[in-house]
Amino acid sequence: MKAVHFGAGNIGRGFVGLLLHEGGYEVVFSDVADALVDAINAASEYTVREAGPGGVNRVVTGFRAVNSRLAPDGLAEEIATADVVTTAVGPTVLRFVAPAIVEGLRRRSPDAAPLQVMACENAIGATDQLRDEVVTAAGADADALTAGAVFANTAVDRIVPAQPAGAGVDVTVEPYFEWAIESGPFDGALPSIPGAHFVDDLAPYIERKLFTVNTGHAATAYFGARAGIERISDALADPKIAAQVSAALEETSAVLVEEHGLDPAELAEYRAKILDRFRNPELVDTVQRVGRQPLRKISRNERFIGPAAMAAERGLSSSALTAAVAAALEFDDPADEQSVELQERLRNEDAESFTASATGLDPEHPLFAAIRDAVIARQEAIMV
Ligand SMILES: NC(=O)C1=CN([C@@H]2O[C@H](COP(=O)(O)OP(=O)(O)OC[C@H]3O[C@@H](n4cnc5c(N)ncnc54)[C@H](O)[C@@H]3O)[C@@H](O)[C@H]2O)C=CC1
Ligand SMILES: O=P(O)(O)OC[C@H]1O[C@](O)(CO)[C@@H](O)[C@@H]1O
Repeated sequence: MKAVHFGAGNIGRGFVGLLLHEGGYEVVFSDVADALVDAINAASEYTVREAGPGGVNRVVTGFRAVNSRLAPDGLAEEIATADVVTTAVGPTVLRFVAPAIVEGLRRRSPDAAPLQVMACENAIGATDQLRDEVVTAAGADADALTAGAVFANTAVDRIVPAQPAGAGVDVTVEPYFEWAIESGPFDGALPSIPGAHFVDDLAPYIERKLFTVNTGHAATAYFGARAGIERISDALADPKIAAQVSAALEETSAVLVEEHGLDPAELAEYRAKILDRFRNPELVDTVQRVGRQPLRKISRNERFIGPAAMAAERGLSSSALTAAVAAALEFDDPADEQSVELQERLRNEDAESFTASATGLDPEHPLFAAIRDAVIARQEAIMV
């Protein structure tokens, strides 16, 4: 069995590649970073080190890498003969990997089993998004080519921070992981991924994960950055930040209870476990990494505006989530393109149009005024 995985970065090597290897797949990583591709090809094994309670070292073998920029033909051949294609490149990069999948499908034997495609990104419906990109890239051949593939949405959860210099292709991760995959598209022929669980309806899983783990993590990053703190674990050690993050997560839990009928007591346990994961002293993680790409994170269906809008529509509290968005508006990291763009736009756009375009909220939406007021406050602070 063979899997082609796009994005040999932190989650690619430290989670998706590891589980595919443990499931018995030969793993072909595809990446555009020349040095990373070369380093993977120079290694015969790499170690995933689980840092924290119960963590063990896991060794991955039976992999290689293809440079998708320099060797598109070789990549298409790999996809043509693969069983599984996964991605962990970031939601905004999916459109760049779609043409390679199309080319692989074109070369696939008509007798081959359908290619099983799963995008492992922090976004609701990431695989649907990838499928749309494949359809666009396939043009007139879309129906014929997508008939040779199945597309399943997934929710992936494991904290894999930036790796220390000199680590090579080894990866340090937290011990915890969760991978939920919608089962319907596979029609019974499930991929072999030990530890993954297959579910009929992914919506409660991805929303519970994105609106708890990712809301809480990003809120910690933005409140921490505002306080001048560098590490996530240090940010949560600040009682004021811990209270702000908890308040935001209580709001998202209230939405999840209403939306999906989840049990409030189980959600409280889930929240506590997640905050413990963020506190893991053995995992060095920074507010810069976790806060990266703030414009994506304050967009309409993402971890803040998504649940806050649902809360406001139901008459539930959204003030703690709005406070987190206010902190996100202050995220100013010269090394992060979206952070630079965010600060630039806050300087140059009026509050009303910035709020509408950045958050996708309609001015009539019950959340709109609160977010616009946070934007105004940030703009006034910038101008002082
Ligand atoms: N790091 C984490 O803890 C988690 C990350 N995720 C999601 O996984 C995705 C990747 O995140 P990370 O691994 O942290 O980022 P990363 O930056 O470590 O890895 C991304 C990799 O994708 C590669 N890449 C970029 N464009 C490409 C292309 N066109 N073709 C092939 N490869 C390409 C990059 O060179 C890089 O090696 C994101 O969507 C993130 O939200 C999800 C859960 C946890
Ligand atoms: O690109 P994003 O959305 O910041 O994704 C990375 C985030 O996902 C998480 O792994 C949670 O699953 C966090 O560690 C990390 O902050």
